Amino acid sequence: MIVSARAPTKVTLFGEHAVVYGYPAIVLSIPEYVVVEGVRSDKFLLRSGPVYLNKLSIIIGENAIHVARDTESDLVRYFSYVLEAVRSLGLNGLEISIKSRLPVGAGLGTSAAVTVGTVAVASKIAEMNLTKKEIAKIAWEVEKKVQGKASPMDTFASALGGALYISKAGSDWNIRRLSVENLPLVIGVFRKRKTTGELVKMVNEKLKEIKVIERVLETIGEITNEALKALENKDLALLGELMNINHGLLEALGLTNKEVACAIHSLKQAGALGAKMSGAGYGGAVIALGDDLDSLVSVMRSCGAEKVLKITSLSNGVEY
Ligand SMILES: Nc1ncnc2c1ncn2[C@@H]1O[C@H](COP(=O)(O)OP(=O)(O)OP(=O)(O)O)[C@@H](O)[C@H]1O
Ligand SMILES: C[C@@](O)(CCO)CC(=O)[O-]
Repeated sequence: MIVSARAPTKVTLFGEHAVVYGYPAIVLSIPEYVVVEGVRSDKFLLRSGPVYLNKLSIIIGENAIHVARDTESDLVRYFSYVLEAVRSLGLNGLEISIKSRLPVGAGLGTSAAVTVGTVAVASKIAEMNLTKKEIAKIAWEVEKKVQGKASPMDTFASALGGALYISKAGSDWNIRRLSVENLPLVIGVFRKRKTTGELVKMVNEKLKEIKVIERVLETIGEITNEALKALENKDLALLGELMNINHGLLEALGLTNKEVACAIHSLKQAGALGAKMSGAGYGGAVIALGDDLDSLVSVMRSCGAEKVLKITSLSNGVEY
């Protein structure tokens, strides 16, 4: 019997990177899904495609695989979220298939969605009957193992759905559901040039070397808390301003590239109330808030976005 799960992706409205160090973040789970299917088996078989691994120069299409060089270890690294998720549930075998329409490393928490979907499917096959929260916790452990450092933001957003305010008190993380309606957002997906693991490591190195970085992360946390009030008061103008400021600090951390910087500039010129990168950066997702969504969509396209989404509703989390 085939067991399947649909795990949603996400955008970070405020607080990426700072959340890794315990500062708060606001995340929206979006109805753009990764589909995972699994069948009980005594051996391990993984199918994923079509998928384009630009960094490894591998194209896995429906009918052919093109490999530019010997990349076995790179492939294992690529599938490490899936492999670690299956391993963490203690299964000896599984036939698993991952279907995603998103460009690899879309900056939309695809790695978290792949992990949450795999945990949901594998746990059902192992007859574990897990809640969404339990799936989120296991998936977060997997992300920490694979990436070295990870906040619970992406995995909880994918598992639980909706709009979430993630904060830390002492050693405990709190995940609070927010009521967010009619937030007019456009998402542009640009080619991501580095993995989340690499970018989290880069910020961590800067934090160790440059004293003021701690203040930058702390300020991002303060912006997130102001944004929470703006969201509650439905003050979109203030929310947009705060997105712009948050983006400025992410730029200061060295997390943007030419395409993203160009998109942010053009979106503001086209009348966006606010625009920022979303996710780990260096390409990936850009989000813009505004009234005239169609003009923001064309700006994203003209700046080279591979995919553009208008967000009119949020997802309800993993379906399994
Ligand atoms: N179809 C897939 N099958 C297996 N693994 C995948 C698939 N799509 C993505 N992944 C895994 O997710 C990784 C990309 O995730 P990465 O953390 O770099 O970006 P992201 O999660 O989209 O971005 P962000 O963390 O910025 O939100 C890939 O390197 C791979 O390990
Ligand atoms: C960069 C980061 O803050 C978000 C990646 O989507 C990493 C994390 O929260 O684990």
